[in-house]
Amino acid sequence: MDAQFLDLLAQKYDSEEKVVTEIINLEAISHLPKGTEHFVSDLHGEFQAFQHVLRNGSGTVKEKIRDLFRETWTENEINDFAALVYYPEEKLQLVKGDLSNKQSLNQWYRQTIEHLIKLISYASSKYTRSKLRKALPEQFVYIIEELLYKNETINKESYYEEIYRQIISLGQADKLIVGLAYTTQRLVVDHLHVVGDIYDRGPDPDKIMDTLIHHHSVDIQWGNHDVLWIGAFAGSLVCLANIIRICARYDNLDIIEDVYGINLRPLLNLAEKYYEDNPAFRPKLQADHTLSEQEILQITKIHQAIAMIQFKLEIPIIKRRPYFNMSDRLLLEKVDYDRNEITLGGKTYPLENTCFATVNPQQPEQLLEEEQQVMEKLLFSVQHSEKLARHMKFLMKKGSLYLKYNGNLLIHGCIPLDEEGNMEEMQIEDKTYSGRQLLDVFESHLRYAFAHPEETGDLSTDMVWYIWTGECSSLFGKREMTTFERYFIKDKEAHKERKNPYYRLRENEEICRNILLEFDLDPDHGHIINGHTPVKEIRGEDPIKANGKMIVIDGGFSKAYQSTTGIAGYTLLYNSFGMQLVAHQKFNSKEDVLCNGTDVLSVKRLVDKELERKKVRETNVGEKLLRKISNLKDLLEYRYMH
Ligand SMILES: O=P(O)(O)OC[C@H]1O[C@](O)(COP(=O)(O)O)[C@@H](O)[C@@H]1O
Ligand SMILES: [Mn+2]
Repeated sequence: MDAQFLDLLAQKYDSEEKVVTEIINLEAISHLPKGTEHFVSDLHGEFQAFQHVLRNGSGTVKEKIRDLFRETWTENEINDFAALVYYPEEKLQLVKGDLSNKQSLNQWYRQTIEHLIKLISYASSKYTRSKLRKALPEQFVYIIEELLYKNETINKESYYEEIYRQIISLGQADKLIVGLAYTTQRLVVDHLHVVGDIYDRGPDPDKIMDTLIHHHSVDIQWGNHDVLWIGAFAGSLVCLANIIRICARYDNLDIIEDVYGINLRPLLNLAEKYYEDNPAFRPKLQADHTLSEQEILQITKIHQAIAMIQFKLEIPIIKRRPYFNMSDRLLLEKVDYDRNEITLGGKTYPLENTCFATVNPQQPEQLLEEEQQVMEKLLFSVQHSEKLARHMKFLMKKGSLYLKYNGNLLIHGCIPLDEEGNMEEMQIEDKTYSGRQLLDVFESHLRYAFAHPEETGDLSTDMVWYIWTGECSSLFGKREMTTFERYFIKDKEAHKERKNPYYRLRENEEICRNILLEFDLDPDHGHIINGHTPVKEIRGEDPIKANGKMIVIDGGFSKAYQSTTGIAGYTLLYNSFGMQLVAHQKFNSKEDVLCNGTDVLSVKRLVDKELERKKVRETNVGEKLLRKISNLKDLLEYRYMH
């Protein structure tokens, strides 16, 4: 070990006792059972449903309550207490409404605090005291620790009773209960993985981002929709056109205007000038959002204006990057403007609901001066939105294209494969890449583009768009995105998006083992954890594939997909005993949980069972601990043992 490094380490551990204490501490921690990992994906702006899954730890909170109180409580009492742990502020209000008499309220406080302390003590049994302390509400640490580590041998009954009495009479019960509830939520899940697609379709991706920013331990594997937002912020005009188009299509322009403060006025002016009503561009209305005819018309016009800008902007990129292999997608060039039809793959289709008022058939890629200006203003506004900057920086800091974690491979979309199951090759400039190397190249371009928002037409910025929609992208996983066809061609045949062979081949264990090997993971123990494609349980599709090597957890938080999946999302739990897949039923509302105790039923399926309880030392975190222990042992020898 390098003497200089050890000297530096000795500054922190400046006595033999300190070194020894730390070694003992770390060794002990490394023998504790591993913490619970929680995997979610495809949140698509559904903040309420996400909150619920997060707060109930995919059923873990209720499981712990059951373990403790099943003998003495009814199902109703269990549900009631669970609702308090999930939504303490709201539940407190309800309870206070029910218990108007002060004495019964105080009695309820007294019991509830005791129950919560019991629950915390149980939920933290696999953590060190120091870790638990960090999870406690700061202002009450001392009191809670007194109650937690109650010394049963000495008769301190009146001492503990006095603590309860004082908390209540000093008006601190509500605050303490809220704090304890959040501590419980935090303890049941040690680490959260978001396997992509926070943005688009649903109404509140920004609130999800804020929740993640405040989460104690999280990582993100970018989804194709997240990358689209990163691309817009990084200066890609075509990504920017896409995010606005999708927001218009799903009646979510509030996110752009009100949440991120981006001025849509110039775009609206342009839209009013060139576009009329058009059935193909009317927004899909959000359930609880009522719009006037006038507003619907405005959105319909904006939707057309931005879609046409998008189609134009795609052309020069496809032309300057021949290795993107997207010449099939030069759609505005393929349109026969006189006959109003298009020929694709040898077949001619009539076009309907067209809105080509700003297109010059001789030069369809050309933006009108006004369109150009609108895009410049939008980009300026996007890149100067303080809130968007905060959210995008967080996505970059905690995110990556894929992640190797505790032996598993986490990836939103796919590992591009050819028909035979080999890693699919892509040429970029004059080099060819595949497999892990290709993903690493994608990621380095994305990071470069983000670090250089002033460069807008460079390869890295174009590459971010490619990751959204290109045939070899590990996030898109399809051969083409038929947005144009879905707007303008009636024949559904033209709407088909062919999937990468990966989606067929991932049923095969050998293929999955090969992929794990490609990422230097142990195929006997690792799994691939995927989001992106809704599992159609309704049609008998199984989310657990390839003899358990492949787990697909997109069950559709997104309301738009619930009718095809038949459920409202999967999540995955990985604790020291193994992995469990949880299927969630449709989440109605927080109010429903609070008043009726209905909780999204969680059907668990065992994916894997550890033969022996897995310990911290066998995890990513454990690896770091063991390295630190080894350094400290070197220090001990070098400095203190003579
Ligand atoms: O119907 P919409 O919302 O326009 O979305 C359809 C598009 O979304 C995609 O499915 C990609 O989004 P997902 O990652 O959510 O699947 C494209 O393949 C498809 O063209
Ligand atoms: Mn996706």
